[in-house]
Amino acid sequence: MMINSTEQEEREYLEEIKEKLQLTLIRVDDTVKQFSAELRQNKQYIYENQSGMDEADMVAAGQSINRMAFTGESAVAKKRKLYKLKDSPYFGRIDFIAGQERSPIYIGIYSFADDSQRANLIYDWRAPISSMFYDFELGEAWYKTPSGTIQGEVALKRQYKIREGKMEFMIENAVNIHDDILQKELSKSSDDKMKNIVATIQRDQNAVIRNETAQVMIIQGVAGSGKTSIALHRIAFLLYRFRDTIASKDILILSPNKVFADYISNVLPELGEEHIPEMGMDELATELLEDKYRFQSFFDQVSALLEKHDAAFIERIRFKSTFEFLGQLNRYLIHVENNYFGAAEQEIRVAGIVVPWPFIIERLRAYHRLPIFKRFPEVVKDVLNYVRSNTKRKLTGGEKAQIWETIPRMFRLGSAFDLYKDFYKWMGQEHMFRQGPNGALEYADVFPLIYCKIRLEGAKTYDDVKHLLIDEMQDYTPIQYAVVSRLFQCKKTILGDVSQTVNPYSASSAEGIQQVFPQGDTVKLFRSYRSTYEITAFAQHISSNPNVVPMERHGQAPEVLRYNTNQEEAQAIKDLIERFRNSDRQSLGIICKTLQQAEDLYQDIKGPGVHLLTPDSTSFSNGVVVTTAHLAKGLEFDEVIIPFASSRNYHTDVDRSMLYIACTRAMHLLTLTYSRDLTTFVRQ
Ligand SMILES: Nc1ncnc2c1ncn2[C@@H]1O[C@H](COP(=O)(O)OP(=O)(O)OP(=O)(O)O)[C@@H](O)[C@H]1O
Repeated sequence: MMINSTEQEEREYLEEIKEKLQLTLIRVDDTVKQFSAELRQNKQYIYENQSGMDEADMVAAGQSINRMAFTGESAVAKKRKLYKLKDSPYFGRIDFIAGQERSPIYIGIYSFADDSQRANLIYDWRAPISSMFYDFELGEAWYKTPSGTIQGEVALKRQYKIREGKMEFMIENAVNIHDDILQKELSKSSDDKMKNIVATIQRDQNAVIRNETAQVMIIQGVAGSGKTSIALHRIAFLLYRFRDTIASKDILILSPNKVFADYISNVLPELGEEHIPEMGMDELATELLEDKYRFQSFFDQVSALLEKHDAAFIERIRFKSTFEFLGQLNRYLIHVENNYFGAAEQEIRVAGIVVPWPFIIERLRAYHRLPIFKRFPEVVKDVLNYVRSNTKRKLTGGEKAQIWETIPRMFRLGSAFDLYKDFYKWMGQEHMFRQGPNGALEYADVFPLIYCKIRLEGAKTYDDVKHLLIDEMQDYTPIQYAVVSRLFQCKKTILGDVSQTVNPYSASSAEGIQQVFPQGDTVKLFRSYRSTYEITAFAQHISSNPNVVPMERHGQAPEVLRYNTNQEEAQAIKDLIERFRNSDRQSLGIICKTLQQAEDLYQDIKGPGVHLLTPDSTSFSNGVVVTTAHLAKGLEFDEVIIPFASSRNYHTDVDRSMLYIACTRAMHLLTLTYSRDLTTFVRQ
């Protein structure tokens, strides 16, 4: 039997559900009030009776308060979810027939059950049964549960747009989710944070989100294909599916910068999950090097490349970004193992006996699984035993100290830094290692040095992290992945787009990353959702990828505007900002090549509602944002202006990458301005 078949019935049903939500809300509200009253009373009681309580009483009282606060907190969280549901209880419905029974499955952002009837009224989009909403049209269908596959038939499929408790529209049996509703969703203007996409997740995206088995999932997706969205929904899914073993705090996002972290910070809370810890690669490096070395940041490296074409600098970066380099370093470390112990092959004379060299080297080799420096204490212990059993007496403090000192000295190098420098000597490539004027390391040396340090001293591992998410994977080199794979043994989701590298001299492709994680599953996404057909086509001329499938969403063709002088151009940009202000678009990104250009332009055009985004910014705001392509990575704007698109400004490979990234940030409108000659990367 089919319930709620007509639109009228659906509308009435919506009212019914809202009422039930309201009732539950009142109940939860009472609980919250009751808890806070009890909590207050309890605290008061402790306060008043402190002197009469012994330690055990205090502990017990404290625990009971904690328990209550915890229950109170979860009631507050529940309330928050109920409010959200009241606003928009569900977005989809399928009727599933299994055997004789036909069940309507309403799907929403969270689940909601009617306690009195013990029935699930709304299913969480992550529930096993909800997967059919994304995976099937009408007809035969199935879903997997932990206890097996359930077969049946989807007899009805509906989508709803419910906002502020009102049904705006309802669509029946849409052939495919990406039709009408998706088009509507995509044509909306963006606000300042990334949004959830649960109502319109596409089939290929759903497969990635719900993959439970991959140890390492590598997602290569073209600009705007929803990689970041998918990765966040995947996290939400894993938190739901494995809620007994993984909590939000067990996940780590390695993100390119704070602004990006802020930009995506909304999605998981919107999906009812807590905020996820995040960290930048540079931060990780500082932590691993224990703050002992100064180094250039990734941003500085890219800025240096944009400012000046320095062939030797580029060669050093290129050299250190290959698999060959990682291979060389590994070969060098084997060489070190074989040749750097006991240069003089000396025996130890102590306590009247001789500890022979073959014994010592055999012990050193026996611990080859340990980092080099960690082997020494083990070997010392073995030598102490050897001496003891040969002298049959206790050793004096001086004798012991002699052994403790001698063993580490048998290794030729004293620190990771020495080791790393010696590597270049060993290769006969000493010119490939350069330090900055104040001794700062180049960015390209940071992770190789960390790798040496790990092999020499070991490193703390991040065992408390149970899932690692790495965004912008193309910006990390094989050696960075080698370090990451040693530190994080957990499951990983790694995503990016090789065409969007900010440093073409050190970009990694999915295939390259797969080499570091042979157990990884690679998924490729080609459909681009962000930009209009016209913008995607325009960006394709700058950096072509024949596999991109643009959305059939049309808009104005990008404009390329020429001016005679810089002054004219600056004035034109001001006019364009004015045009934006008079439009209904919410966000405008003015994306420059370098930070200097962004800062200078900002001085020219600054005013209320105009923000400058720098590497030090920590939050992303709506309105007009002036920034660089590097910092705009991962973000999107309704409208984008790219100033100074001249041939003087954009001519190297790095410039081309920047221009591509900048163009692909635009959702609805793109304008390039230049004075004198247009860059050859743009075809008019
Ligand atoms: N299934 C979908 N339904 C609705 N919107 C979607 C869907 N998939 C992606 N989008 C939208 O497309 C835009 C791009 O998504 P996202 O930023 O996740 O892509 P990306 O691949 O990480 O992009 P880039 O690499 O270019 O930064 C976002 O506005 C997102 O909301």
